[in-house]
Amino acid sequence: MLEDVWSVVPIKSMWPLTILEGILPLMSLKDVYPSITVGGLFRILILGIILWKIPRFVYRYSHFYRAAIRVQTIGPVHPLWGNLNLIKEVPDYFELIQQCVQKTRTRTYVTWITSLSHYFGVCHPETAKLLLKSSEPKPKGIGQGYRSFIPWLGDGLLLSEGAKWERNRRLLTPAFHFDILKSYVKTYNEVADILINKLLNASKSGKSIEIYELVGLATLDTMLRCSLSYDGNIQQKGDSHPYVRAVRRLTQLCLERTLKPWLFMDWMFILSPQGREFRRLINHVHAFADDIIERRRSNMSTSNTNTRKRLDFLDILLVSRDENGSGLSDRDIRAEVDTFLFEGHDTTASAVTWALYCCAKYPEEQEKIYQELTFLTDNNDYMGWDSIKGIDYLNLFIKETMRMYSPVPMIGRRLTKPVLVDNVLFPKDSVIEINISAMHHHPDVFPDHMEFRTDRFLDANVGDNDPFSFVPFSAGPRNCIGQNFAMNEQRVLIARVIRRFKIKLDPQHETKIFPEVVTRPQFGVRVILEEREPPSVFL
Ligand code: HEM
Repeated sequence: MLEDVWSVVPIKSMWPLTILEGILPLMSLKDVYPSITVGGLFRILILGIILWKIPRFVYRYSHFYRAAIRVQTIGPVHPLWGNLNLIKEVPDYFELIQQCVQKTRTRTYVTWITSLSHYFGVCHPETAKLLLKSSEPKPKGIGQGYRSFIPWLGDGLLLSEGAKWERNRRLLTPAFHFDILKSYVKTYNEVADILINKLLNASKSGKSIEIYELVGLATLDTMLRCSLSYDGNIQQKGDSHPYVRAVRRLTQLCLERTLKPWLFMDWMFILSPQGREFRRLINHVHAFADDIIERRRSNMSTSNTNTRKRLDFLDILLVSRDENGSGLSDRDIRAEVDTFLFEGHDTTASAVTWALYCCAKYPEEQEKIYQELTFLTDNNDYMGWDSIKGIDYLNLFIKETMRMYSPVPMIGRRLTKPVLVDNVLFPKDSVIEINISAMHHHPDVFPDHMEFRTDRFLDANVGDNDPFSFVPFSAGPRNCIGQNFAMNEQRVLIARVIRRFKIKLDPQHETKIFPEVVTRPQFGVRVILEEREPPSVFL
């Protein structure tokens, strides 16, 4: 099983194990040449590696260095630690970048990770679009952000590249066709029914409640129902459901690993307690998906009748064929399902949580949305397709929330060729952060960026804005394939909650938002929910 899980990790990264495998057979040489000790051989080997690696490193470093010194640093650079001594936790990093962008209005930046390594960053539509328009791959090398997800998400859309990505993106696009998305609206409402019941119970005491946890279960429930038609009472069971626990813990472990340099090497990670837990959870989530895929395939081959009324993502993945008539393998399908579950639940949960928080923080906005909802055609709480199309103000509100609190604050690319960015040639193999959050707060792009103003997104005001200035779902060929799905789900969940509750801030328990614009809502977003009287139009 170990081999199965890690087989997608590039073999180059396993070089310490490869060296060890090379040394072991040599040990028998001792019988032939008694004067060669194992220690001696090992020293020769290490020396060889150093002599081979150093010139290559110096050559590459000089290229990167020449570019890096021409770019704005995010803060004072320590001769040894670079900018690392300024960063204790992830929010510090985002805060430093925000401060730097606000102060210097820079469109690019560099972060020194010790004095020997660094990442470039782009934080303005003009510089970001150079990368967003390209199909440059995601950085998956040692210590780079996307690497920890490889054993879980395999070659799914998020991580794959080149011909494989192109083919699979083509095959998956029909799964997000308008007609398919329309059929999910009922599911969003069923999920909202359960969420609202839980919120009713949680709010009975009148005390504030932490909403991310409950919203996160709801969005995971949506993804499981829409991807696999799986309804395992997961909102009721929460973390006591092994699959829910596994997905949430895996997300956490992957993100944590990116901050722990001693776990960057795969073999170190595999041997660590976190790595062992990770492997166990991966085996669990893969077995869960494999089982459902296998049963669905065998059902399809034995009967033509589909008792379910609507297709889920799995149905579509199983029947999709490319121009040569070949479909996706079970392993490919599992990778895509896992990718949807990961990409589709945490992101939407962040977006919905922040939207509910903004309702509490800006009561006049909440009132406008509520008034709009009272004019909807549905005569009960249900949000049908026609209602979704008629909520113009809520749409503006969701956009402004995603600008203020970008659910995915940053994405990355690796350059396969040098690229000229603001007169600096970023060399091949550079790792570039595309800082969505900093772009959404750039003073030259969104003036008065900390003011919550829905009118920014009115057609009349969007006018000549660069289409790459507001990119919560990224943009270009690698944009989010699930954005319409996510927008519809957000509309239903937010509208249903606002129709039922008045949302208020808790004066006793201020939500700690530090730095305000980038903190993930996992750190605790609390609001007070008061049940509303049903308006006369609903009666
Ligand atoms: C508010 C919710 C969401 C936000 C803010 C969001 C944001 C993003 C962003 C920024 C990317 C680009 C990632 C990168 O370049 O590394 C992305 C990619 C992706 N998203 Fe989403 N996403 C959301 C919901 C969803 C949902 C619901 C699904 C699935 C149903 C989904 C599936 C994907 C996939 C498969 C990719 C990779 C696309 C590719 O590279 O071809 N996302 N998303």
